[in-house]
Amino acid sequence: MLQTAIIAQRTTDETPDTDEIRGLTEAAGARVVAEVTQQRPPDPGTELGPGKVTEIAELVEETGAETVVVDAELTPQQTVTLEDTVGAHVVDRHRVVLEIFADQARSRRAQLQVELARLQYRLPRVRERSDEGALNRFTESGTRYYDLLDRIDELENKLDDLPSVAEQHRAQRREEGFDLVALAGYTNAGKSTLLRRLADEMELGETAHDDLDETAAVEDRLFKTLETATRRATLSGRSTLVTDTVGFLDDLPHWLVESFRNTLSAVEDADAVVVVADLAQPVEELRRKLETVHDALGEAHPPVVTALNKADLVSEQVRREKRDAVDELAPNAVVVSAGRGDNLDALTSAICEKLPSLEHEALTLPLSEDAMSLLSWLHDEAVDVEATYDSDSVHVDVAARPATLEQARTRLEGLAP
Ligand SMILES: Nc1nc2c(ncn2[C@@H]2O[C@H](COP(=O)(O)OP(=O)(O)OP(=O)(O)O)[C@@H](O)[C@H]2O)c(=O)[nH]1
Ligand SMILES: [Mg+2]
Repeated sequence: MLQTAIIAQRTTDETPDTDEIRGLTEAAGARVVAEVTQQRPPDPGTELGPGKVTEIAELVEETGAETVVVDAELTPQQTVTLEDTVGAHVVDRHRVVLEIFADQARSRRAQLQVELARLQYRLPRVRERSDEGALNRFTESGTRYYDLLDRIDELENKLDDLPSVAEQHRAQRREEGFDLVALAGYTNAGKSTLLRRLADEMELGETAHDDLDETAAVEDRLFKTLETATRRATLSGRSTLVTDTVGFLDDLPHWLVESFRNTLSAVEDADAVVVVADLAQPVEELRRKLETVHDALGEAHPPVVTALNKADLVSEQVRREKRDAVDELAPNAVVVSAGRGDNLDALTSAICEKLPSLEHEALTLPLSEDAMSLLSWLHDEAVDVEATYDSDSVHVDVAARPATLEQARTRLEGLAP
């Protein structure tokens, strides 16, 4: 962990804003004892200007801080130079994020992913310090650099071999007739809070499935959710599975995002994606974050519903203004408060509109025992079933997902005449 830290930030144009890097540093378990900011172009040697570096060295001396967190991506060389000058451990933004991930990873898969990400972070830094000649001489093993490469290889293979339990469950549940919904958005937007609101009560025994998470932990801390968590939810009568995903953050290194494949595949596999955004942030930020999330969804993404969350924090007028301001990006966004449970009905209907449309069919069943068991199966699986009985048959009007109807037809054909 990072213990006590001094935060340093340099910006070129805009006014420095340390809220986010402070939040990250604290989420990584450090106590922030001082912060310095400066507005100037980057210094190639140390990122921050020489005067600032001296100031930080004095602050380290004064406060006894163990770590200096620089809100930038530092080259390995810059890190070494800075550490020599300020007399403390120097970490950059990416390293802080890695610390948080390492701290939060619970499952075997997440732990392997974090370890892989850490090694990938270290690789260029180790290379920087290694003697070029040595690298050329020992192309097989025996140097730290090549040991690292080997270990990275090994981890990648392990991850490939480790089947994703969550992915398997998703495939199976889709066959069972569930619609899949994924929640996506920046960290701290309120995704886990929303999931808890939408989710059905857990049934006894359901926790036995290790991808069904009873808690979906909510905390005012960046990167609370590091793994996907799935819950059942009945949205306007439709049985769905809603998956909570890892939150976005600006300037996350690409390889780190890639390593959280569960999040990406949960979104790709979904029938609809709910993009959750924090309405209480400035409109420019709201717009930029929505753009980033949409970019990340890629071209062929499932239909999107935007939930503008934390409505309780702003006035009615601000809600309307912000909703209008993002209308082009996020048409028909639904303003909600997941915290208070406001306007969730409107959100659920909006989600249902995006789900694959239901098919209607009229079936005639004989009055046999097998047919009654098919009817009871339909009551469970279909969204709407209406049965009328006459003397020798049952007429059933069914509204269901196409896949469910397909199964019903097959079962009906198999019934003894
Ligand atoms: N005022 C207010 N706070 C909310 C609302 N919804 C969520 N929050 C708070 O926002 C913080 C973040 O909520 P989470 O649900 O953990 O956010 P998340 O999107 O899951 O965050 P990550 O897991 O880090 O990606 C918590 O402190 C919540 O209590 C809301 O509607 N109103
Ligand atoms: Mg969360």
